[in-house]
Amino acid sequence: MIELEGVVERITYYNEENGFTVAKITVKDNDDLITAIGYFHCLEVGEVLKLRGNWTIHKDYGHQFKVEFYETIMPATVRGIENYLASGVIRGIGPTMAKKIVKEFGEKTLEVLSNSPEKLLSVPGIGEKKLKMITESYSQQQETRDIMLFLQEYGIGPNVAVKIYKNYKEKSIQILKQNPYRLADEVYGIGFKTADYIAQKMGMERDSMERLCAGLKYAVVKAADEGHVFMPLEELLYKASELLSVEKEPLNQAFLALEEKKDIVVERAWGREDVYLAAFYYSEKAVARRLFLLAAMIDEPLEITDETINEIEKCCNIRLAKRQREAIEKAAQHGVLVITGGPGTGKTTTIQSLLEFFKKQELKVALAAPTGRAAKRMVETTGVEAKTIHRLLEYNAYEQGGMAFGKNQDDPLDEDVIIVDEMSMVDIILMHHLLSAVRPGARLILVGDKDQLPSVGPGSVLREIIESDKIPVVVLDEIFRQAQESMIIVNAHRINKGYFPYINVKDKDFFFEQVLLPEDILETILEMTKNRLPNYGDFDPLEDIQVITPMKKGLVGVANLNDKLQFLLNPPSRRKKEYHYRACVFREGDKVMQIKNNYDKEVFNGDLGRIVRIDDEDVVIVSFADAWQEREVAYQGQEIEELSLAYALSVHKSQGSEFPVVIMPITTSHYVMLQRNLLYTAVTRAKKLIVLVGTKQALTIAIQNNRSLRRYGHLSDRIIDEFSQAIFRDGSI
Ligand SMILES: Nc1ncnc2c1ncn2[C@@H]1O[C@H](COP(=O)(O)OP(=O)(O)OP(=O)(O)O)[C@@H](O)[C@H]1O
Repeated sequence: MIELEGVVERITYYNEENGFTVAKITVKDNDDLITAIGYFHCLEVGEVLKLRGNWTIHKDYGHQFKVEFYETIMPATVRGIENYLASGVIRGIGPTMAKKIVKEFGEKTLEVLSNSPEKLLSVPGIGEKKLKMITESYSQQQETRDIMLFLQEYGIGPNVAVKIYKNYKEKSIQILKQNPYRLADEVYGIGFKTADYIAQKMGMERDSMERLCAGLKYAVVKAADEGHVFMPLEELLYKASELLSVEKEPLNQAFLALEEKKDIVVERAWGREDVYLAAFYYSEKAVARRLFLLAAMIDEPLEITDETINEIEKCCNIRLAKRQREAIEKAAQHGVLVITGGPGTGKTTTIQSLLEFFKKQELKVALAAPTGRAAKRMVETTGVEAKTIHRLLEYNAYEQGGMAFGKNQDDPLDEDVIIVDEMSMVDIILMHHLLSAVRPGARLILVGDKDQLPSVGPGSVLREIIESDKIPVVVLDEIFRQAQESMIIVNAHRINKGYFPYINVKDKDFFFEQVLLPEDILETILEMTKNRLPNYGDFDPLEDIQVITPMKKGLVGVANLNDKLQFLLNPPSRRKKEYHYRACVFREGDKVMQIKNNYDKEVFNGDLGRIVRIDDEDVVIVSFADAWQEREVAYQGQEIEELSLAYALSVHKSQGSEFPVVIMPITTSHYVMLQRNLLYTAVTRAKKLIVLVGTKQALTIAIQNNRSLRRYGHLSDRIIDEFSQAIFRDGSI
């Protein structure tokens, strides 16, 4: 085996799932960068590595160094130190500051940081506050070195080491030796796979109880990530035995241990054994129970006459359709009501009429939606304040990613009526929190389109409530004349019913461009975004046009489209500052999306923004516009992981948002993604124009494929049970 030492200059490729990395590295005595490939845990630019491995020749890429073992070492050269500091590992230091510091102290930089950090005050831009931040962060880095060294013996990189250290401090090594699987449970950002990797390297037995328990739990968590509220026991054992490469027999024992610890709940009902993560089980039960209570414990039904309806119609300047009228009557009578319908069927208009009705009754109404963008649209269409559900419930964030809500059973919302829009995006946990905060006697009105993609989180809440047949539902199915003008709306309904859309009708808004090969589809999309559509309808490529794609990978997947669109619409320039993070480049002017909820910064999964500037200290400032204001949010160092480029979005990420123009590739090169509800969801995101680029064959397959994966959940059964038990108890409800 050959040993090399070098500095990471660039990360060309990084696979988040398995850590496979392609990196460019400068090595001693070699002017050219070498390409190193191998499995790394979160490599950073600037890290100095000792690599062991062998040279290979790739047919397209030529010489590559295949890394078998690696170790991170502290840099010794001026350039190495600068790169190391510039990588963002130390809070308060980014590339610009790194340059300034190294210019001042050269090779002695790390020594100064360790022994006489006050000297940093001589560097322009470092004051007392910043010095404190830097010294704290650097000494934390030093403290983590022991554990890092320990971990590196097992091939684990510094990024993971820092997370472990933050959690366990000086107990880190001890805990790792006892049971590395605790990491999966207790350290935010470390999953079973990493813990298993560490454990295996440390020589832990494959069939140790710790491993089996952690693996089983991981299989349940994975099922939840795929949208299931539970997993049938047999299926779970099968999956876990595959994952862990062990027989099912020893898993049974681990399973009982987990059940005893109350990490999971096994429900033996409906003639089967189903396994839940405890939180999902209790949430699902509570949702059914509270829906029943709200339905049963309504305050007095409100009186509604023809005159009331007339007045509403007058105020809203509209003649209500039969179903809309029915929605108002049912809202007056019942504690819980579902209003569902596709695009253009009058949901928003019904909400407006309901607002008018409740205003006349002098009842206090809260409007809410699961995402910031959906709430913003509610404000725009109703002219009334609307909040995200999180904000309505006064969330509080905890460090480890947990949360608590200020509004709950003990301190419920004081509104008399809660109207929630975009209900298809609400998962079982959020529904549980919402229902806990609605006081018995108040009214809950759930509005949404049951045919949209289900929530990202587990459960099919809206669909299952409707399927229970116990909660009153009004289905709006009339497409109003005004909406019929739009081919987008007409075709969305056709697609939903399994019919081929009307395409390329003159002067309409639904276009299909036949292009066969993925490389040509890509070219067409780029050309349309940059030139054709802006010329056609005066659309701004950044503000108005949104590329949405069903694929993550491949030529027309999210990653590649973002790469190409960024280069096309916001190319590199000396005037625009950049921030490099792993294989990503963020540039001033970029369109970005927040990809996880951040309660501290009050930005949420799905919020879209623009990078307005990157300051001298490499803080990336993003401007987000919500319903009320434009807000600037700062991202520093690794926080940037919460952002992704948003020139192209996956269909899932586009849920709940609307855009003037949508362009979507549709190709048979990714068969599995050709699904009716994906297409339907993407099409309904467009307001003025949609262009599908691909083949009619792919479009046909998508329309015909209605076998979207059924999510495991028992909400519907539980609601039915709640209602029938109530009848059983006292003869009536
Ligand atoms: N009773 C009605 N009579 C005539 N037009 C109506 C009526 N109700 C709604 N409309 C019109 O139909 C169109 C669609 O209505 P609305 O926006 O309320 O539907 P929606 O279901 O919320 O649609 P989307 O989901 O696409 O936002 C609007 O132009 C609205 O003015």
